[in-house]
Amino acid sequence: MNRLDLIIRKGTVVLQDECRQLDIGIRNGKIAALGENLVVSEQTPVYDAEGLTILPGMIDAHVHFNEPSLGHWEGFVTGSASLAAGGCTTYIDMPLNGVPPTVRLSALELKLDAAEGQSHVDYALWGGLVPGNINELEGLAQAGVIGFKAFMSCPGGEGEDIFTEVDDETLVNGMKEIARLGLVLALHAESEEIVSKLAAEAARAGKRSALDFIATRPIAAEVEAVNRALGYAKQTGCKLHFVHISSAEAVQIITEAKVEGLDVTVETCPHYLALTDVEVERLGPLAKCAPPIRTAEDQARLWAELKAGRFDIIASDHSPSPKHMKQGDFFEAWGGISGAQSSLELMLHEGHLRRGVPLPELARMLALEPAKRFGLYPRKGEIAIGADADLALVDLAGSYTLQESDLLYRHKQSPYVGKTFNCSVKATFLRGVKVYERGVGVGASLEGTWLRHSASIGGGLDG
Ligand SMILES: NC(=O)NC(NC(N)=O)C(=O)[O-]
Ligand SMILES: [Zn+2]
Ligand SMILES: [Zn+2]
Repeated sequence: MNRLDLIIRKGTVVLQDECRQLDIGIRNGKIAALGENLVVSEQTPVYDAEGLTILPGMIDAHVHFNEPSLGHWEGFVTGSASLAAGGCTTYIDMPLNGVPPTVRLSALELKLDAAEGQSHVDYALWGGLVPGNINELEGLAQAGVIGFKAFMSCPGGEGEDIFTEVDDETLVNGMKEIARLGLVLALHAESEEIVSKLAAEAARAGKRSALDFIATRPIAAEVEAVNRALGYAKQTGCKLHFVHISSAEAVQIITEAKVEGLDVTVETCPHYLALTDVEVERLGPLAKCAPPIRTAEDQARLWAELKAGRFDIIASDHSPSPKHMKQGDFFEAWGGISGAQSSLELMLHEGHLRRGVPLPELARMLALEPAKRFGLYPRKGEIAIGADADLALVDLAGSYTLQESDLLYRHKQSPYVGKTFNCSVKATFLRGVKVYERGVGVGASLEGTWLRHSASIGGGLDG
């Protein structure tokens, strides 16, 4: 056998359909061998993973790292460090909350400059669709964004050059153009009409609590937006990806559209599966996000959809801010949850250990489907010969209670501080290099590279 650079020995490897105790042989950053008792020369370094479970590194398709300009909210170095510590090896950065937003080529260049040499793990980038930028989309696609994101409700944020929601005309025309480019449109689906009306009513009535906020963004607002977008997708042939879906109702509508043949995928986030409105009341603005976290019954129905295999992708929607913006009046506070470091552990704890979701099924939503949907497959997304050796080594008996000091975010806040996880990420490998080890921390080198989507038309990944 050819020389190997590293063998990861005797871990329980999560494959597409089963888990098996295997050795993983790595050469030049790729998985070169998978087998029982791989034979190696005495010089080959060995990492003993006996007792550990090895998943493909998570691909977090939804993070907001806020650079350029708002690196004091979160940045590539700190955000990617938290991901490495959470078993994530690739992320896709959203086009908003940095200034300027990634809605034109010059902004993409600033984003790329901010990211270069600053990431612990690999990354790809979203472009944005906003009113007035349809003629920018082709340039962004050719430059290598993996798709476009649009908001159907107001994204929030203050300042001149910020991301804004689409009107229906922009949405339809944008979909036509994105269909032509062969990319996916990711949608934040909440009806602005419904939520702004309810928010104005709440304000008039002096309603300011967490539960009041949740009531201004009902499931009906999500359902209306999803239905409308699906109608436009039918009309334009645009591929859609619904981000952070919070209700079983919306999942059911999207599932029907899939059955009808629409090219549509659906994502949810760990916070909708791990938290309820009761906890939002207790945690306050720390747990504020849109769409909001809902009732225990809504959450149970979301789990039922997940167990039925109806979600394609699980992503963090890590959207942090400085601490002072996550305090005080619930309606005024920043909407967005800081949770990226805990995504994989939350899904293992809440999904696998507590609810029996099989590990290959979790790996499908956390790595395989995002890789396939956004042009990263087969280089990324599964543990297979020829793929990048991107691996999350987890201890499914490694119970610990999350402390603020464990967090690697720029701002050490998370709604999960104090939560006991019955599992923990022990080590993370990016292209065969250990970028995180529990108890040691993240490595000093910043080896994450940009995964440039190669040409719009036809798809696929460069390099
Ligand atoms: N401006 C934001 O980052 N918004 C995000 N905020 C949430 N989800 O509360 C999002 O993705 O909608
Ligand atoms: Zn959103
Ligand atoms: Zn988001």
